[in-house]
Amino acid sequence: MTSVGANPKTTDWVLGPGEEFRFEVDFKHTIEVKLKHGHAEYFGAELGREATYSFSGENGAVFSWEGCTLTVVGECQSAYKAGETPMDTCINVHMALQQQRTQARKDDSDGPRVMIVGPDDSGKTSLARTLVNYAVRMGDAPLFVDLDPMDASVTVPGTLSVTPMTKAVDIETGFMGYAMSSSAGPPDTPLVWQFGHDQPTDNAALFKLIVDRMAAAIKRRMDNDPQTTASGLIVDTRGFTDAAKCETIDHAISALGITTLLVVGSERMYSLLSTRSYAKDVAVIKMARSGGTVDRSAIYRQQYNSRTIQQYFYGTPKEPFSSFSTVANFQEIRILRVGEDYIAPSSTLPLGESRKLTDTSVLPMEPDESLTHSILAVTDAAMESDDVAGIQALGFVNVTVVDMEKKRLILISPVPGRLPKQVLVYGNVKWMETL
Ligand SMILES: Nc1ncnc2c1ncn2[C@@H]1O[C@H](COP(=O)(O)OP(=O)(O)OP(=O)(O)O)[C@@H](O)[C@H]1O
Repeated sequence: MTSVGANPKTTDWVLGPGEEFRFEVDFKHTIEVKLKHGHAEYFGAELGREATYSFSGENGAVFSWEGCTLTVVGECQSAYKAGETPMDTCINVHMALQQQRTQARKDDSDGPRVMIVGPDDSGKTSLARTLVNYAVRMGDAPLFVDLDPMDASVTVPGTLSVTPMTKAVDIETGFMGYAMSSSAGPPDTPLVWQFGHDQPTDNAALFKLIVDRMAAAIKRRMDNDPQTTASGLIVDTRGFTDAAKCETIDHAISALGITTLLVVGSERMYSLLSTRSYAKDVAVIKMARSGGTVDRSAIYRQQYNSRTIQQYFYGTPKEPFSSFSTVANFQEIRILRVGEDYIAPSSTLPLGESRKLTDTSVLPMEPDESLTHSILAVTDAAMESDDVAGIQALGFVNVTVVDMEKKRLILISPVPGRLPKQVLVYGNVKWMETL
């Protein structure tokens, strides 16, 4: 992370009750925020008094229910105070969910299963984060289900995940920092699946298969854990507005047993979803989009995702670690790919021919230079097995070199030693280290 620089600008921001300090800081700058007086929170997580929080490449808001004074050191691209926020609706929704959790504990029944939908950049992830943090602050432990592969919060992009939330999301490093924190061992480590695409509709069959596997994993967890059962789920989704793209949402609502659907920032989507057949069993609630949410450019998203992958392999600024380089000979590994958009490498087919597959069919890939910079999922599938569609990922490696002469890959991995497992699943995410 960059530093605030020499002679940085220092500003005190005095927030009245119900106001928030909104900021945008690009990837070249860093700001430091300190709470001087009062109480404040960052997407539902309480700021500690006199602790310093650093932000770079971030758009965010520090909110205060009772008023506070913040000291901000460094240069923001945009910084202002706002009095109009959707936090009253947010706390009302949280209180209603909390009542359902209390009731679930009394009746030994299921707690609320909440899904958040809305257009791109409408504030879905921020709302999910706030609701998770409020639940955790009340002593609950919901599962955070991330169905947004393009903006995967917990691990590398292209994945879907389920994370047990037992403490607040880290203010500076978000869900990623939470999942990677050295204190987050089993049973709190996230379950992750390699999807390999940005949009659920890029391979709807695979997406649905993974959601079904997630639902089964959630059931197994809840069968053995009454606290999680009563706390329920908070599900974040990929942005959409097109009714045709509802199909994967409809399926997830049914597979995950969603009881509450929060529709953020779209009247049209709210009215569309309210008429769905499940609407009689699901509470569909309209939420206003916060005036603070920022429409992120493609370049910003690219930089953001690149940093996320960088953090997967090298840790966060708070908890940095080293990655390890390892060699995998072609004969020791199998690389498989799931899905119909696969075009087999030309070396394996007659000139000009490509192979079309069904969406969840699996095909081995012959390693060639096109694999360079790919992120591959490490799985525990047996070497001879092709059964990897919708398989869980144990972790990820990055292909730094494809050595066709020596017939080997050079990989980086956050875990030392040779690859523990040999079956790797390809996704369309690429990353090149720039340090
Ligand atoms: N109140 C706020 N003030 C300032 N920035 C905010 C506020 N709420 C959200 N943001 C920022 O706006 C951007 C979009 O918000 P968020 O990621 O929650 O939207 P989303 O709907 O989940 O996006 P996606 O399209 O990726 O699903 C993020 O950079 C987030 O940090």
